[in-house]
Amino acid sequence: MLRWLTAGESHGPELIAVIEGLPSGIPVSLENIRTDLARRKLGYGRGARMKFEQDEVSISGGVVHGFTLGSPIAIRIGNTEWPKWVDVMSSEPIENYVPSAGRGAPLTRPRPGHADLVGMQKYGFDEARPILERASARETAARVALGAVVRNFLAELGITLVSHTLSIGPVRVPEGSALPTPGDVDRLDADPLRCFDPATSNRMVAEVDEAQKDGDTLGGVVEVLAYGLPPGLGSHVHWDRRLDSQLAAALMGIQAIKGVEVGDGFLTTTRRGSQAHDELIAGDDVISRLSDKAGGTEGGMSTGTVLRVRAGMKPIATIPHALRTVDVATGDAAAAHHQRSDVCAVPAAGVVAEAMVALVLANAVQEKFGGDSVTETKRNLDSYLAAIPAALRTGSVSIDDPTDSLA
Ligand SMILES: Cc1cc2nc3c(=O)[nH]c(=O)nc-3n(C[C@H](O)[C@H](O)[C@H](O)COP(=O)(O)O)c2cc1C
Ligand SMILES: C=C(O[C@@H]1CC(C(=O)O)=C[C@@H](OP(=O)(O)O)[C@H]1O)C(=O)O
Repeated sequence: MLRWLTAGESHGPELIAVIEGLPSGIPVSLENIRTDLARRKLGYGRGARMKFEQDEVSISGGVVHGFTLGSPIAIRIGNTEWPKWVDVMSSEPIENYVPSAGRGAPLTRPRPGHADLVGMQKYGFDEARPILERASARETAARVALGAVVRNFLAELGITLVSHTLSIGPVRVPEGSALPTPGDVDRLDADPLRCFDPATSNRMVAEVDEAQKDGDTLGGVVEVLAYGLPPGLGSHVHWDRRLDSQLAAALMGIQAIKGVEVGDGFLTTTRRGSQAHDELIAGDDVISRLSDKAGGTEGGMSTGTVLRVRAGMKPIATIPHALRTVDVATGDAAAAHHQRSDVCAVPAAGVVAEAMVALVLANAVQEKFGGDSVTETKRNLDSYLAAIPAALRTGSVSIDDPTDSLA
């Protein structure tokens, strides 16, 4: 089983990520991690902070000369803006600490749509700073760093991932559009909204511009695809062992994600049963599926076809055209606190979603195949696949029209 944790506040000195349970022999480099962290900062509509704040990555344990040892891996992501925040965020008791520039006014105007107010009630604070610092999606940098490591593990087993943006606000990729493959990552990352359809991407850019002009924000939907999975990750035998339930929990665990679909998701509910499922046909040597509406899972297990999951992100809650709130220091009506914010962070959420899906898949792989070295994991995977009786083997996916699912 993989265990992983992140720690650190948005304006703290650093984020820390630790993962335990990966085998030895996974190639890992700072370059891999930096590449994914840079991808998370891309995207049209992100705020100024993405430009001036730099991630300073180092590996504190678990990797030597470019390969994992099998021991816990610890990654540190230093924040270059820290010197400006020491007065506000120092861990020193206040009596030991003399601020040089002042600690700033308390944030007593909680922002609707954020953890601010309920966090103050629950954790016993009279201002929002101690809540918003950890609720902030800055923390997703730590998850993406872990994602970079587990993706290398999955790649060793032939499993690769890609994500793309399906919609921004009301602008949506048309039905029937082609799905990207992992070979399209560079093209996707070069697109302003990580959208695979250039015409739709142009309309998305215009939508973001409009929202920004109006002092407003946008959400959207991202899709993650995982290629090369073996059949049988996850299990039908218990709710929490279902691969789809683990994927849904992981994606819902990203800040601002409010809905998850597996395969055709809610669209499936509008179809008759005869049109809703992936029929099986006998091929030359193997069984093939005629479509991939289920999105790569049946009965809570990977089918061996392309895994396809979506996450819907609500619009950014810190809105320049500030929402109404109450100043909890006075009880008076007020405008919510706003300093700056992203107009749209959907492309970044796609990169975070890739990391979360990779973490779930790596955990499922380790549960099924185990192994203390990558070589052992590979051997176990190969012998499992070889042991599937000829009559039960499924071939490479034979999807009639994979995109008829893009509702
Ligand atoms: C990559 C990413 C970037 C985000 N950037 C912002 C932002 O700049 N401003 C903001 O108000 N919310 C931003 N959010 C969303 C908030 O963190 C989120 O809305 C907040 O935690 C409350 O959502 P929740 O109720 O789902 O936790 C971002 C989320 C993600 C995934
Ligand atoms: C720093 C990141 O995202 C931040 C997530 C975030 C939020 O409220 O979630 C709000 C913004 O920060 P600030 O309020 O300081 O401008 C984003 O920039 C990041 O993703 O690295």
